[in-house]
Amino acid sequence: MTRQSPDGPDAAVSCTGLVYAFGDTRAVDGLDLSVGEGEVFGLLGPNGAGKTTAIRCITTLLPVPAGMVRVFGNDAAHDRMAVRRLLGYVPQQLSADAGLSGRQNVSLFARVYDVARKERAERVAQALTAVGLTDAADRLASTYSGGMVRRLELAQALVSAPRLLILDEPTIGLDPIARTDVWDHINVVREVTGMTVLVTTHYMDEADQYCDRVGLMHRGRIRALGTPDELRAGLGERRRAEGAPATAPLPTLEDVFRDIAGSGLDDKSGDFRDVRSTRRTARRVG
Ligand SMILES: Nc1ncnc2c1ncn2[C@@H]1O[C@H](COP(=O)(O)OP(=O)(O)OP(=O)(O)O)[C@@H](O)[C@H]1O
Repeated sequence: MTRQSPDGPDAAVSCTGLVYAFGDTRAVDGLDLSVGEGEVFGLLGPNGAGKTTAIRCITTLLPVPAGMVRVFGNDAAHDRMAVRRLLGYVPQQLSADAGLSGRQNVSLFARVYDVARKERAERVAQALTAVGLTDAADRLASTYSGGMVRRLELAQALVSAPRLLILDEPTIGLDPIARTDVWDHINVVREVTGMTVLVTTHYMDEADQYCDRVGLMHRGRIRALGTPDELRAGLGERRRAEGAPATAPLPTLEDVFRDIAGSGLDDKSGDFRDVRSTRRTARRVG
């Protein structure tokens, strides 16, 4: 499909000078970000970089104390309901109820999103089919595997047919097959609907494979932006200019990440595939 210019007035997401502080901690510190319609945009960064806080401002779950956030032109500070109607959000925290079946969970979200009553059953069934959960739809979510829970949460977010899908670490703690499975389902829906996807992930290989562009966030701001190829090539050129041999292997996205975040990887909670994430996921699906 044709993608809009990310910087155009019709950008799916546009943040300008966004600042959000928790007391003295400026979690987001002058964030400029633009996501074009139809893009899959990956927001990467070490623990504590400000990704979740930025996303919560974009989803209107946090206010916008300074700067501007627009979603398809709607101001997140002043037109929260218009913004909410346009997006589906899969947060880091568990959003499915283990005591309900898959279908009941998605139905609940259909009601919350105000899907018309007469369309509800069909839309719920479509969302469950889109994530491959039709056969398991009437089982309790407590019997689902971690990957199935994530796909259920995806169905919950898709039931309102959002133009923008926001996913905060959608594959964290999943095994490689379940991770691929989640992405395959996202991509199928995307191809059919043309929806825009904004995703945070700590997995560089996923960013490389599935994101059209990535923004590397560190200490509240975007420090590098581009396609994964552009970012790798940029670091490679710089290293050659600094004397690296022409035969040196092309840097990986992880190299780019380390180049930007530097010691920031270590000063809060260790490496970006750190144990904290794994523990959090264990809690999510346990
Ligand atoms: N509710 C809160 N109260 C106080 N400080 C907070 C709160 N939420 C986040 N912070 C702080 O804001 C900063 C940014 O946190 P945020 O969760 O946005 O980062 P992140 O990039 O999403 O990290 P992670 O990859 O671990 O999810 C961190 O220093 C964090 O400790």
